[in-house]
Amino acid sequence: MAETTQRKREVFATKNEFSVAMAKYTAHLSAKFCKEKGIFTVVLSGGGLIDWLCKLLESPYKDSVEWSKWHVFWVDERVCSHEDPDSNYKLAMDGFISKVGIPKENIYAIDKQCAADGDAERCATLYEECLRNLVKEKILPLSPNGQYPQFDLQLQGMGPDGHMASLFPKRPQINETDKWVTHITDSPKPPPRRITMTLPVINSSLYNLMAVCDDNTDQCARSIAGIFKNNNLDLPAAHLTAQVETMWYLDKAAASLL
Ligand SMILES: O=C1O[C@H](COP(=O)(O)O)[C@@H](O)[C@H](O)[C@H]1O
Repeated sequence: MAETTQRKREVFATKNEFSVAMAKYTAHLSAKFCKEKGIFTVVLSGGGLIDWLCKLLESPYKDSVEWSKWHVFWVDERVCSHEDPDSNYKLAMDGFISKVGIPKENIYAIDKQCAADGDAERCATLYEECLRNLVKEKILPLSPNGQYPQFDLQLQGMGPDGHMASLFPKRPQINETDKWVTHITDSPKPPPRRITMTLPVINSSLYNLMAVCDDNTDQCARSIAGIFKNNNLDLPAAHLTAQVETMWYLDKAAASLL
């Protein structure tokens, strides 16, 4: 898929400024889409992201965001029980979703039984079916090329190795274009069994916000430099684009080699 938007980036001096900016960005788009079409479709990842969304749980956002109009999805998920500490669903439910008024029926987790059974391939098939049904119900539109579902906003993080969602370096999933959701059973980062939206689906989103904080290991900073200075396409996150805006929020450490 061709690049559709230029990467933009902002660097934040403190964790507080970083989280405030994430909340502002998300709340602004929530208000825009709720006004324009009555719903807001948001895709979450796991990892540090949920913690960085903490300011949305505070004033003025907690009471002003139209949570009842949100529809929530996961860009990737670990294939394990919904109660497992590894579950991205559990992470988001405990740290964010349970604290705001998003209707239960608007929360699209991977199939509970199939996840508990550890069947990654079936979980991916069922999640794609779920998305296809939502297209039929007109909750999700298709991208202009008619091939992929189009979300309003994806909020993601990047792993130190440059992975995004569960698209890892040197793994074939990054090249998948037929499916909307695929699976991996040998993820280099545990747990090994996961599902992930495919790159063309990720890049069909109207807005993509990639949030990266480096936990003092320098590894994220090296990957960020690889992406912004060398456009190193061996790093899956270097392929990130969007239909309207591709925004990168970095903390000082993540931006330290730019
Ligand atoms: O394993 C995963 O890692 C990425 C990055 O996580 P972070 O802890 O480095 O922020 C995350 O975006 C993805 O959803 C998750 O499954």
